[in-house]
Amino acid sequence: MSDSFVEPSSVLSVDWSLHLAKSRPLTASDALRSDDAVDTILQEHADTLYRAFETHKSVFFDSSQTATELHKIMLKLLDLKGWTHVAMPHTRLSQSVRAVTWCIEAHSMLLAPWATVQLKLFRYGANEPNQFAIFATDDIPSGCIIYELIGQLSLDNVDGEAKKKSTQLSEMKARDGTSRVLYGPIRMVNHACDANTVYEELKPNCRSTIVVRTLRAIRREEQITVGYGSDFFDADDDCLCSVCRPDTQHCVKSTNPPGMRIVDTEKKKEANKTKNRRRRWVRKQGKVIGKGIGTTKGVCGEEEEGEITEHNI
Ligand SMILES: C[S@@+](CC[C@H](N)C(=O)[O-])C[C@H]1O[C@@H](n2cnc3c(N)ncnc32)[C@H](O)[C@@H]1O
Repeated sequence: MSDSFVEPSSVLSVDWSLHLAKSRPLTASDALRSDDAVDTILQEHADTLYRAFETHKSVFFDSSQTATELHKIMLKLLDLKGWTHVAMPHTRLSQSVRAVTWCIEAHSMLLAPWATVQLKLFRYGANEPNQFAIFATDDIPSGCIIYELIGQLSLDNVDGEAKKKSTQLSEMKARDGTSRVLYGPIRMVNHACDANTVYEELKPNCRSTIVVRTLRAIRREEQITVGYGSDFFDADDDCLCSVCRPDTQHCVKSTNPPGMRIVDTEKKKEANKTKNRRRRWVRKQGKVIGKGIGTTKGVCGEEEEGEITEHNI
């Protein structure tokens, strides 16, 4: 574990995930639709994620007015210096647009260059299909929350039709035993029988918002995994994790996060500077607020809202 570790995710994402956590959960069909839209874009346009959104927006959005709103968001997200959360006037947006907007914001956090974790293309074996997986970009100590891996549970039960249309498993058992859709970057985390993280609700009053907490120290480049529970992988033959299939050679296909391959060296330098500035800032804050970093304490509390922004770093 590196001595200098600060939880980079807490810089940007305490504020950002707070905003996301407070957003009202969406319906299952809207959530599935938006997540599938994000998946399609991630798959097909890995190198230019945000420009791809721009190109494809008409497919997902019903009115030109909404498309214009989205355009503005995408422009903001494209500007590396503007990777703060985008406060959308949610009340003016339709449910489905709100769903996609939520996903864009959440994935932006995951794809930001300074994120603690990274989205990669992955295969369980040479003959297995490509899929997504999440990997650590830095050593992460035990007991840390990874805010980038945020997700929400839909408001309602999964509709059979909606579920059939969904490309990926993203169903979770709710407390009342019904199943609902889990959407957002957290659903890119694969299952393992020796999982290194666990699902965690941000706080009781943000019950539908889930992140993951590390169960042990995680090394840089290690895959982040979570235990899905016996509803999904009760038989060993379903599970391709390294415990169930120790001889299978996993392939990590891409070393750069889709959508954030910065080829422009000036931009890359600028991104690194921002990342370092954020780290220094967090370290400084760490001395002042101490244990606040890496705990859920106050995450949903009003007192912390809006304290961390791009502009006051
Ligand atoms: C919530 S998604 C996880 C992200 C997924 N890899 C993707 O590309 O979207 C769950 C799906 O990932 C795959 N998966 C996750 N963990 C797995 C495991 N241990 N063994 C086999 N497949 C797994 C299965 O296809 C499962 O339906």
